[in-house]
Amino acid sequence: MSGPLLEAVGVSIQFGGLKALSDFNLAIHPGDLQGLIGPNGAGKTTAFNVLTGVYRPTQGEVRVNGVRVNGRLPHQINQAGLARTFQNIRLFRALTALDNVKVACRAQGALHQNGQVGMGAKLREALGNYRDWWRAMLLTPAFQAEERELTRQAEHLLEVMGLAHRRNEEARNLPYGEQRRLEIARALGTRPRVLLLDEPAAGMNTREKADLMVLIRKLRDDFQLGILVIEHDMKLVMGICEKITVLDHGEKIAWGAPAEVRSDRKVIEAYLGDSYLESQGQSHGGPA
Ligand SMILES: Nc1ncnc2c1ncn2[C@@H]1O[C@H](COP(=O)(O)OP(=O)(O)OP(=O)(O)O)[C@@H](O)[C@H]1O
Repeated sequence: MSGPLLEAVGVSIQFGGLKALSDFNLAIHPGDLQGLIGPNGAGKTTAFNVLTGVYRPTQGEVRVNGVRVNGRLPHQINQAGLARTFQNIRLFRALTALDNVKVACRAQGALHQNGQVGMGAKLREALGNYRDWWRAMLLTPAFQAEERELTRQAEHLLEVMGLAHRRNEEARNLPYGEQRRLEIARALGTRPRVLLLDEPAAGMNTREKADLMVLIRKLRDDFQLGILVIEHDMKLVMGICEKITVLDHGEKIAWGAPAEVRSDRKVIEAYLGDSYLESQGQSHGGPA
């Protein structure tokens, strides 16, 4: 039985007087599809930022494949197997869809070759960059073969994400829903074992959301990923996630299967509200 791919143990982070995340615990195993929900300002994106090395936790430990990664830089944590998308899309807007994904495939290849941690890493990286620059300038057969392989990988990911027809279009010209899918393709280009999706359905229409639900499950199955999704669309998150963590004011107020979470009184009061229950044809069962 393998351990978690990603783990947060007693993680807290404070900004001045504000505790944005308190004693946060999480474990993502291969094949997990989990959700992270809560009202605005609950600490969801902060949790992603701590997990991916954007913020260093004030307390606690983040582990990737059992290895403590507190203090590592985002690209080092990415190399360890964690990739993410952002609430506000962060594509290379002037690059084509293909090049957006190729950049990620190339970065990961280079990171694997060069190594990033330990003695001499910087020197190896510099030498590697110098060698790659000359190979690119001289268009050596090795460089051309590598280019073909990167293109093949990126084309495959575009196809998986239903974007093959956008191959040569600049990212900024894609419709919003496709930009979101392109961000996922780019994240996959770094060959992660865990994928963190920050509001992947934001701005999508009903049809696109339904397609995205199918796609996220397929990614989990085909790439054997662990996936953690932040999402405000309850139909999506309750529809695909097997387990859901609910945050409020930086604290975990509930964790469990969708059915448990949506009937939890604390979750209804802090987040879902009576209107959600009414839309589900239920009424608030709590005390008056
Ligand atoms: N760098 C920072 N400096 C100061 N405060 C921050 C910082 N990042 C987040 N916060 C604060 O931490 C709290 C949690 O913010 P966070 O963005 O994680 O919430 P969220 O649950 O993702 O909300 P939303 O659903 O609106 O995206 C908020 O009060 C926010 O203002």
